Amino acid sequence: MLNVNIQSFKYPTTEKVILSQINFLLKNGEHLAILGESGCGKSTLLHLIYGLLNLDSGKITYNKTPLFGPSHNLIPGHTFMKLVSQEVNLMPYTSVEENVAEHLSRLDLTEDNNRVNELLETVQLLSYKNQKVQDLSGGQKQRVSLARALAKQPKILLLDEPFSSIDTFKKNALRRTLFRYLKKHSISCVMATHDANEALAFADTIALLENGTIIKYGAAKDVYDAADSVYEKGFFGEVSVIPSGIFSQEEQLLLPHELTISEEKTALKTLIENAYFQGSHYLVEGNFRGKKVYFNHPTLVTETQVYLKLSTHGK
Ligand SMILES: Nc1ncnc2c1ncn2[C@@H]1O[C@H](COP(=O)(O)OP(=O)(O)OP(=O)(O)O)[C@@H](O)[C@H]1O
Repeated sequence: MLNVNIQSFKYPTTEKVILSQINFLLKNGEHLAILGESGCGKSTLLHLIYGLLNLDSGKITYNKTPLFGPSHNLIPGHTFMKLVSQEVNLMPYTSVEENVAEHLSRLDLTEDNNRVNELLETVQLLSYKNQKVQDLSGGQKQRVSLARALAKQPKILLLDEPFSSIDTFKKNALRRTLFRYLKKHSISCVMATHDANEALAFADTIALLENGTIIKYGAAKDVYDAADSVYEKGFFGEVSVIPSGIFSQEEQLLLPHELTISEEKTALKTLIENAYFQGSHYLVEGNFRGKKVYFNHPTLVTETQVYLKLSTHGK
């Protein structure tokens, strides 16, 4: 069990508090997504957990043993934990297989070969086994980094947006096989991301970060349901701010699937400004009293103005 308790953290070179009141427990095999906008402190948090930075105020423990930063450890980092970030650190002139096998025991070559195959299958690079790393694309190198990290059999995997250079098609398949592998081997995972779909689909728990502090924490679905500000809801789609007195006595923050065109007149008479094709539907941008309103529609909206109502299947 990883126990993170960060009261406050500043980089030594600045006075700005980067993280404050970050408290959570990570159970064995649990996957936590740290979801937040750029610059909110996600990487800093992973670097503190991994022991690359010193924590002055607070404590991080693993199975009750305190984890220290570089001022206590000659070589920063912890053996039971691996950090995979956007920066890849590979041996470019050797094969994909060599890069992964470097971290295996080398006692039983058949066993090692099976393990390399399993890991390369997990990151979907089996057909590139004999290729030199320098000839791979950026996304493929990221996947070799992941396989290398897994080869060391970590108890905890820290992922710092490691899917950033991987195209959507491969990313989805890769994330499914990777997170299945992590569950199968009871490897805990903390993943920093600004992609809410990634967090919702693959994390058990989400910590929503704003300006270095946790503003929502809980099971992925509970965090989604509890999002109640433009910042929080904005991770899950375009937000329409519907003034009080339209559908409710209070102001409402709605996502595009929560609004739909009404055959009858409603208080939400909206001018149509733009429509963005999304494949399965259009995201329509409208204007209500000078403010943007967004809703989903199955076909292109040809009217210049429509009435909107709450979608019955939206909630
Ligand atoms: N070495 C450093 N010294 C001083 N300030 C730093 C240092 N590294 C990061 N920061 C600052 O700490 C804040 C948090 O940065 P961090 O990289 O943790 O954010 P992030 O959420 O991971 O961002 P991104 O999603 O863009 O990677 C930023 O304001 C950044 O400028």
